[in-house]
Parts: sequence; C-alpha cells; structure tokens
Amino acid sequence: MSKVTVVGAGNVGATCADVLAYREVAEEIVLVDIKEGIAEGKALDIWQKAPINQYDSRTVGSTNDYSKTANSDVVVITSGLPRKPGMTRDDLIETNAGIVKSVTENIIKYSPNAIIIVVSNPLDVMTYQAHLTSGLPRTKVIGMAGILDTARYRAFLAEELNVSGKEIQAILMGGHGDTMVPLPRYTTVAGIPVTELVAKDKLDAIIERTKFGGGELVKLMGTSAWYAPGSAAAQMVEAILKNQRRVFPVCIKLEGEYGIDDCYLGVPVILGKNGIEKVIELDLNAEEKALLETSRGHVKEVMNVLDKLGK
Ligand SMILES: NC(=O)C1=CN([C@@H]2O[C@H](COP(=O)(O)OP(=O)(O)OC[C@H]3O[C@@H](n4cnc5c(N)ncnc54)[C@H](O)[C@@H]3O)[C@@H](O)[C@H]2O)C=CC1
Ligand SMILES: O=C([O-])CC(=O)C(=O)O
Repeated sequence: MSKVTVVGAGNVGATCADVLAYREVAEEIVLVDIKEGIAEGKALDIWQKAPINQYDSRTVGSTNDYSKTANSDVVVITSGLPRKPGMTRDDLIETNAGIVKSVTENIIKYSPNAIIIVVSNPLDVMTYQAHLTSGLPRTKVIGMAGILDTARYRAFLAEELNVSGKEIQAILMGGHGDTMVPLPRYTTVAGIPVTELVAKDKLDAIIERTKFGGGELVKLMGTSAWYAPGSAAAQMVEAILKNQRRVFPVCIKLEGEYGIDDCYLGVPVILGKNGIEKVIELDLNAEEKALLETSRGHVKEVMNVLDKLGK
C-alpha cells in the first residue's frame, strides 16, 4: 500500500494533497499541521469530494501526531511561512529552518526510509536543512522548484505562441530565486527550437518574467502561489511512486556535477522509485555556465547563513 505524508496543511500542502487524491497517486495521504484541527478538516473535506470526483485515495488529517505518518513512502514538506510583498524568499530562512528541522526529525522517527520532497522556502537551503537533519542519502532528500519555474516559463511561451502548454518542453537550472537559469537552447515547441519561433527580445522578456514569477503572484495576492506549486510537488510524488523515470529539474546536493561541489541547486534529473536515479549533465556553453555560477554563489551565501544559525 502506498502512503504519502504532506506536512503543512496550508495553501500549498492542501493543494498537493488534493491533487494526489484526485489523481489517485497513493492509497493513503496523511496531512499534518501544527494548527489544531486544520489538517483533519482539510483531509475530511478532500475525502468528502471523492464521491463527486470519483477517486478512492483516502485522506487523513493529524494535528502534530506523527505516529499517523508511520511508514510513509514519500513525505512532502510544505510547512513554514510564505513571503509577503516586499520580502525575498531568503527572508524566511530563520523561522522556516527551525520548522523544517523539527518536522524532519519527526518524519524520520516514523518513516526512516521515506523519500523527502522539500517545498518550504528558501527552497534550496531548506533542502540542505532537511538533508542534514534526516541523514538520508542526497538522492532521497530533494527540492521542488524546477517543475514550477519551468511550468511558468512554458505557460508564458504557450501564451506568446498561442499553442498548448503541453507542446513546450524546457529545462531550467540553478537556485529557486531571481538567479534561476532558464535555458532557451534546451527549449522546444513540439521539437522545434524555441529560438526559431520567438524573437530574441520577446524570449528575453519571458525569461525575465519567469525569474520573478513567484514575486509577480506575491504582489497580486499578498501571499505566495499554491495551485501550481502544489501540483508540481504532486507530480514529483507521482513520478516516484509510479517509478515513471521522468526528466525534471529538481534540487539536489551537487557533488561534482557541473564542476560544483557541496551546493544545493536545481538540475535536470531522472526521477523514479529511488528518488533521483540520475543527474543529467548538460554540456553548457560559457554564458550558461556563468549564469549557473552566479546562481551557485547566491545559494552558497544563503547556505552559509544557515550554517551560522547553527542548523
Ligand atoms: N518551492 C516552491 O516552489 C514554493 C515554495 N513555497 C513555500 O511553501 C511554504 C508554504 O506556503 P503556503 O502553503 O502558501 O503557506 P501557508 O501559510 O498557507 O501554510 C503553511 C502551513 O504550515 C503550517 N506549519 C507551520 N509550522 C509548522 C510545523 N512546525 N509543523 C507543521 N505545520 C506547520 C502552518 O500552520 C500552515 O498551515 C512557504 O515557505 C512558501 O514560501 C510556496 C510556493 C512555491
Ligand atoms: O514566490 C514565493 O515566495 C513562493 C515561491 O517560491 C514561488 O511561487 O515560486
């Protein structure tokens, strides 16, 4: 029987649990939150939607009782503060590091072999925190950002070209922040290089909009996004539980790949039943390498802040 725990029953966590149930990705989905009753309530609401939307996945809620999460195959960590207008993701580090650390300790106690997908921000450094606390191999403690950032990029391109978003294939690398690196050289529309279809100035504008895609939504809503983020995390869970070996950009600790050591960054990987099955190394050109290096430098600075906080 497959079991998934989603920690944090807020906007992203509840959306993720809902998508997991609706798509019948797991038989049991446990939603956990620290706020009394909220996880139980949202789990019950999703379960009551099953007869309408015709699914059999069972959602269960828990207020901080991790015994209910025992033997989860995959755990998604969404607990933590979202940012407000005027804040960067990095501003969340102090509060969210403490939350991610305590949540990871509880998870590991009851599901020592789970694959952990981190969503809380600042994403790359919260993945670092969960990796350190869990003691699991790097291939099993991974971060969700690349699927979301790529989806934004794909949606903007679909709009520009007036084609289905399904036709856009793209890869994006680096940290989940303004230094992320969309790669037009690896972007196609049904196999056609995007550079043959979109003028350079338009493509540059779409890349800029993608980099600040999270901030655009924070400005509009006063808090950050959840539909696309929750769905993106659920897509990672599905790839793992169904051993789909899908190719996604995922955050992992790099150990020599791309000439980078000891830094958590988004890179293309094959995602399957063991978590990250393989990191795909692209032959980047000089400009792409320079952009990735800038992103690495930024993430490393925030990792150093975490080190100073005492992890
Ligand atoms: N990686 C990514 O691409 C994205 C990351 N995020 C991040 O995801 C996180 C969650 O965002 P939202 O769901 O919008 O926030 P939210 O405020 O709606 O939900 C967060 C939930 O976490 C719970 N929580 C806090 N401390 C907890 C603890 N110790 N144990 C269990 N639950 C706890 C809160 O009670 C709340 O229900 C934020 O850090 C946000 O920045 C959001 C969107 C995309
Ligand atoms: O922007 C934020 O703070 C939340 C997030 O990571 C995103 O939506 O990309």
